[in-house]
Amino acid sequence: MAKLTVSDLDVKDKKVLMRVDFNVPVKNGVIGDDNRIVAALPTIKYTIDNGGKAILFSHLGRIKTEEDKKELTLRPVAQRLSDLLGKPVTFVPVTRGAQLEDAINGMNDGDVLLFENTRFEDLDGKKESGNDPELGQYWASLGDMFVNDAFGTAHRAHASNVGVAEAMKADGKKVAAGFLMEKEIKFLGEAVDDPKHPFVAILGGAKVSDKIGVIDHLLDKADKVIIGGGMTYTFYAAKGMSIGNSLVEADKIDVAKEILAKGGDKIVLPVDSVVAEKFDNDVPNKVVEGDIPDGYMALDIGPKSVAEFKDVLKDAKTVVWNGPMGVFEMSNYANGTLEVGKFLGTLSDATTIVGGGDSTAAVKQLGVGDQLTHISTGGGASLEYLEGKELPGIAAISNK
Ligand SMILES: Nc1ncnc2c1ncn2[C@@H]1O[C@H](COP(=O)(O)OP(=O)(O)OP(=O)(O)O)[C@@H](O)[C@H]1O
Ligand SMILES: O=C(O)[C@H](O)COP(=O)(O)O
Ligand SMILES: [Mg+2]
Repeated sequence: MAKLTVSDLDVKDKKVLMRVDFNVPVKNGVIGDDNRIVAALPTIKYTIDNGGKAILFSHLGRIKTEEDKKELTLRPVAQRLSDLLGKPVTFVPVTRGAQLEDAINGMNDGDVLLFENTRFEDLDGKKESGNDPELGQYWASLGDMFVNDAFGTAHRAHASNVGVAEAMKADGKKVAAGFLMEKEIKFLGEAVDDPKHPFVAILGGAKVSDKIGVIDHLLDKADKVIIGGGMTYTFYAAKGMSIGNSLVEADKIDVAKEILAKGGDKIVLPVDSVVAEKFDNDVPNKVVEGDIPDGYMALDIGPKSVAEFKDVLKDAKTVVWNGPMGVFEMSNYANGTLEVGKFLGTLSDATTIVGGGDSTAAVKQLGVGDQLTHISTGGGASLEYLEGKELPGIAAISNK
């Protein structure tokens, strides 16, 4: 990669500022899924093993009121990080000021410090998420170099990623990517820039309007685009088929028509669906082919679609997947997602990449995560990357 990376830096005795994406699900102080913390370990370990002082920071959730600060403190994340590293992590419960500066000045080589949720600064006029220059400058003043390993945040231009980077560079200090950033860019970059063919993209889930732009972009790159999950029925509507009470985004039907016209037989739609009268696991369900009958909603792809998707996927050399094939959270509608996930796991010759919050949770919950090549830590970030957009967090890193 053309970007400077942490392995190009001499971190010994240095204060290494490190932006990570520790935006993990936390409820009542309990962390739901620590994938993003685990994914950041290689860069942290590299830094401390080479005698650097690791000064970490991240946002967590979205801070709109003073009250949000209670639930969205990074304190439990510091504890989990300490457990994972097997060494103490100093947690500093503020985002600026003497307490933070003293803690940093007291660090020894190889120490790890995490300071409080950068979005606490949003209560004071969106300073963090609005990339307030004074804030970026202040954080930059705390270190000798800056490593950005927060791929999941790369689509945001925050003071803590873009602002710090710009201020460091203006001071002649180095700005590098961490190993996670490097890995994400490698896997996603190869998938969009130079994919091994056949290249198959699978787009499912529920966010039709967010993701329809990705489908359009992927049509230029992929040999096949499989559409599943809740995404399907806007396309059914575009084809003039009945959709019953299935998920649909009426204002995207025209876009779906254009995509169908552009994509032709590149686009693979489900031929059957599991339908029920209610959005409920405990009501009777049945498989229907084609049109969804009145009074029913489609909640999973059916067995013929699974067989057809497997047939399309069997020779693939690159597969990118975002969005579950059905309402996998309910056991009666998890089969499509499970079957597609399991099948991807058997493609030993292919690069298989899954991104997205629910998609990642689905493959883990279904126990197929380990068989895939890469589980991206990026939700919005990986999609915007796949859309071909330049992400501000990446753009701000120095070139080699
Ligand atoms: N047929 C369907 N009808 C309604 N909802 C569906 C259907 N199929 C899948 N879903 C829902 O889609 C949701 C996931 O879609 P989503 O677009 O959020 O994917 P994601 O992987 O989380 O990506 P992102 O990180 O961008 O949110 C799940 O909660 C799932 O229940
Ligand atoms: O989870 C994410 O996609 C990133 O951490 C960015 O969070 P945000 O959507 O709240 O900006
Ligand atoms: Mg989601």
